[in-house]
Amino acid sequence: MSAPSPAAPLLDVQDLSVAYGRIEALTGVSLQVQAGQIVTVIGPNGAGKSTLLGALMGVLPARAGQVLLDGEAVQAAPVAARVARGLALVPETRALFASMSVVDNLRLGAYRFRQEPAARHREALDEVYALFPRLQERAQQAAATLSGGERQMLALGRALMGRPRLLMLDEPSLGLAPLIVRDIFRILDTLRARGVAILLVEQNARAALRLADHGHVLELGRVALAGPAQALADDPRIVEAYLGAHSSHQARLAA
Ligand SMILES: Nc1ncnc2c1ncn2[C@@H]1O[C@H](COP(=O)(O)OP(=O)(O)OP(=O)(O)O)[C@@H](O)[C@H]1O
Repeated sequence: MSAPSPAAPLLDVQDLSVAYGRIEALTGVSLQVQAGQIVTVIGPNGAGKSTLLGALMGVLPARAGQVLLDGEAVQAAPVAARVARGLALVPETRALFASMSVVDNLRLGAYRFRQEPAARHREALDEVYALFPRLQERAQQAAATLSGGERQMLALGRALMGRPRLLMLDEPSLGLAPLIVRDIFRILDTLRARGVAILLVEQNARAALRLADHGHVLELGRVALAGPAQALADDPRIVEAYLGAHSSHQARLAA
């Protein structure tokens, strides 16, 4: 992994606005991710978190603003060009090929390296299996037969087969038991230590802020608060709205 450039962050989002027809889902969103950092975006349902990731990946057009990768504007670039520059997205739906085996789903993640020798593919697969031994045990099983936690591992493993520099995750904890969430977040920590930058969209604010270096609170398509993750976790407004046992969003989530 190359050293972080002091001049340009890996990802620099400047005043990004995205709309669905006349509905503006994101308004003037700015954030940065440096190499080797975990940055989280938390916020309630409908705040625009998935829209943000879709726009960064290039599946949704930006209405205004800039997306810079290593200082270079990519907001008009197609998805494939962003993938080639090291972006990967694990969508909320996981988007697995249900009838295909675990190992074939993983191989698809390395599609952009299809010209590389088989030995390199084996190496990449072994790296994923070392992180997720469960996937190796179930290599020949159809993805449809996996548990929710295993599906999330497979979605993450498939993204890693593309050797991303910036991994974007849309609510990886969704629907998973706390122990599985802990395992997944521990792996994100390991990936950061290996130099992979992560943009983590989460409704599980507590777990996300514990893991991340920086955080952004998205509300109604705007960044309402941003700062070091620890400072946000200690901010009474965040505690009240997102972290307290009886916080308004927690209460809404539990309803
Ligand atoms: N395809 C679409 N067409 C019209 N409006 C949309 C579309 N997708 C999302 N929206 C609207 O854009 C806003 C942001 O949605 P988005 O899915 O990005 O929020 P989110 O923070 O990811 O929510 P959640 O946590 O529920 O996934 C919402 O008001 C939503 O209704």
